Amino acid sequence: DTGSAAATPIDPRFDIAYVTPVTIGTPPQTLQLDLDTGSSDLWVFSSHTPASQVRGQRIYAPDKSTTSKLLNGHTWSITYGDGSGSRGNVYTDKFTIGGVTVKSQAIETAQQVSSSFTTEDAIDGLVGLGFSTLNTVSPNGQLTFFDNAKPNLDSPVFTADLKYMKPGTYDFGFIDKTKYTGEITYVPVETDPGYWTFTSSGYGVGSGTFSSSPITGIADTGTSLVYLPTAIVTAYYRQVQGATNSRSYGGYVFPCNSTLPAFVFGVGEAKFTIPPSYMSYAAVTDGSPTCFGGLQSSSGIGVNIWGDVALKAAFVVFNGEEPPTIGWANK
Ligand SMILES: N[C@H]1[C@H](O)[C@@H](Sc2ccccc2)[C@@H]2OC[C@H]1O2
Repeated sequence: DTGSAAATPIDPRFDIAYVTPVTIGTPPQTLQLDLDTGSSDLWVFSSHTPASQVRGQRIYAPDKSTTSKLLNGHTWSITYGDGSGSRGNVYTDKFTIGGVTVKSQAIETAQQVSSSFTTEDAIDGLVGLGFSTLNTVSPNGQLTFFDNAKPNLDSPVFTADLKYMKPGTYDFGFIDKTKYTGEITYVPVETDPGYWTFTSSGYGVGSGTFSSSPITGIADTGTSLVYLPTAIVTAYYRQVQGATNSRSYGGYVFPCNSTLPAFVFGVGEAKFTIPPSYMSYAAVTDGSPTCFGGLQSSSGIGVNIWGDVALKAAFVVFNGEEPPTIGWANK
């Protein structure tokens, strides 16, 4: 098998998240899900989600699918890094992304979602693409779509080609040579506790010198920004006129008309440049002259996160061979 599906920004103003069309059940029910390498539960808004918590999202109704089966006595409950969360029960059903089908995928139906999911009407749920060890279903943990699909994929990989303020693609089972330039640099992945954890070889601010220093972090398609150690973040914003670390806005902000340097990060011998446009993430509120930075400190999180602001500057291969590796290429 091989397949491709679009990754479309959910907001035309800034890349807060990307959604991908999927079909569930028989006849197929189409939902727009957020493919998330930073978690490992596949959960959806459903006919079990209280109406008060549903605001425009599409839902999966297992009772309308002839191939759905309740996974008796199984429940799930997840809390994300940003404090959002959801919980519910579990079915299995036919699940397809971009033409790649898993006949019996664990579909976690939400019986409760937190407010940030209710208010995000463009996201109908998540597809966890982290390692299955992170799956929260109890008493028996379930496999991710990628782990279920892997044996039937031409190659045990998926790739992310996310783009700045326009649709990109997720490919499954193959590496599309037309999507990148030069060579793909592969580095080892630490699979404990279950994220795509890798070590970057260093960073540089604008045209400044490159600092070769290991930066271990996770590649997370479900996180909008890049979160790195404070020393790196302060070195970056020192080069931005009027930048301050705002307690009220919860991070580094600066005048939207400030000149921003690019941010360079290394993977092995390769270098990736996040252009200034990606580093100015969004106005703090619509029309404000104050902008929020695409690079923020990881000091409050406990892990460094290479989120969409970094991922969209590259073509990224999530290689599920044993042992797993992650590949980065320019594009
Ligand atoms: N891996 C990420 C995950 O996909 C999102 S869940 C999410 C929450 C609200 C809106 C959209 C998505 C959350 O932020 C960072 C980390 O947890």
